Amino acid sequence: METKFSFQKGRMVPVPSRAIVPDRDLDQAPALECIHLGIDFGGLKAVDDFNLTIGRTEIAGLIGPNGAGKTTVFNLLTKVYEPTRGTVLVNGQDTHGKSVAQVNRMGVARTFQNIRLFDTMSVLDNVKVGLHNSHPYTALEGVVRAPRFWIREKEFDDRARELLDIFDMGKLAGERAGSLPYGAQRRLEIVRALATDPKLLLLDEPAAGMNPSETAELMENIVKIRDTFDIAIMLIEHDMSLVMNICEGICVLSFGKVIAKGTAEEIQNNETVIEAYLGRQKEGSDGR
Ligand SMILES: Nc1ncnc2c1ncn2[C@@H]1O[C@H](COP(=O)(O)OP(=O)(O)OP(=O)(O)O)[C@@H](O)[C@H]1O
Repeated sequence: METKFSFQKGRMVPVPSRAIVPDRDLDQAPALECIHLGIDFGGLKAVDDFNLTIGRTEIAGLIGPNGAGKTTVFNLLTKVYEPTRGTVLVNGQDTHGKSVAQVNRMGVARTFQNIRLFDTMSVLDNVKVGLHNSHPYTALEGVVRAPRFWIREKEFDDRARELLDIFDMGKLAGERAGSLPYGAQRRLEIVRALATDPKLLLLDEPAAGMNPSETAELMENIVKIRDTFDIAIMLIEHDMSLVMNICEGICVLSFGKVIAKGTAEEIQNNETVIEAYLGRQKEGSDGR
């Protein structure tokens, strides 16, 4: 089925580092800057000399064949892995030495290739986990359950319902997360990530397992998230209709190295990319 979704992308313009960002983001520090980032696993340079700049409200794509290093980049940005070399700046701030939780509080949130919800908890409580991450209680508040604790619990409840409503999921608040259909679980993961109040949202294969109409709805939701929260979004995706439709800047990885960066049009016409990735995609169904 053809997706009918389309939206107006920003004009991509160069910044002093020669990266390109949407022109509307020029007056703000980029959401993300990776400078000569790399990680080795034994003798394998899983990611090497990775340079990327993402504008404050850009929707960016990270694509490449299986094993190219895409998820490893997300693991580096979220401090699951400590880089072997290079620098990551989030909103202009160096993430060197920060923990997973600290980088989350600096504004980086993610979803995973394989859904990682708390299956036995309610939909509402899954979202509240995200809120608690970004607004932790002091040990004393948690233990004595002071009045402030209950006031904040009520605030978290209200905020979690507000966030669920954005995706029309308010009515599912009391359901067990594990009982939701697949597409709704994927949406819930995104809502939970949004609850941590990110400035940069990383989505790892958000359309995996979705049919074309679910993918079209997801595209609208990604654009809606960007517009509602005014944040940057970077996604890893094998579904090229999604990437080419909504990503403003696209970065292509192959064997851990960036082989091309540019707009959808530039990437689709790039000979190296066609040879390393897109050409193979045309032959197969989804490039795997
Ligand atoms: N913890 C690790 N230890 C050793 N090697 C690893 C580790 N994590 C990733 N790798 C290797 O790094 C390379 C890149 O893997 P990565 O999962 O980042 O690729 P990918 O582009 O996300 O692939 P896919 O599209 O299949 O998800 C692979 O060769 C992988 O085996």
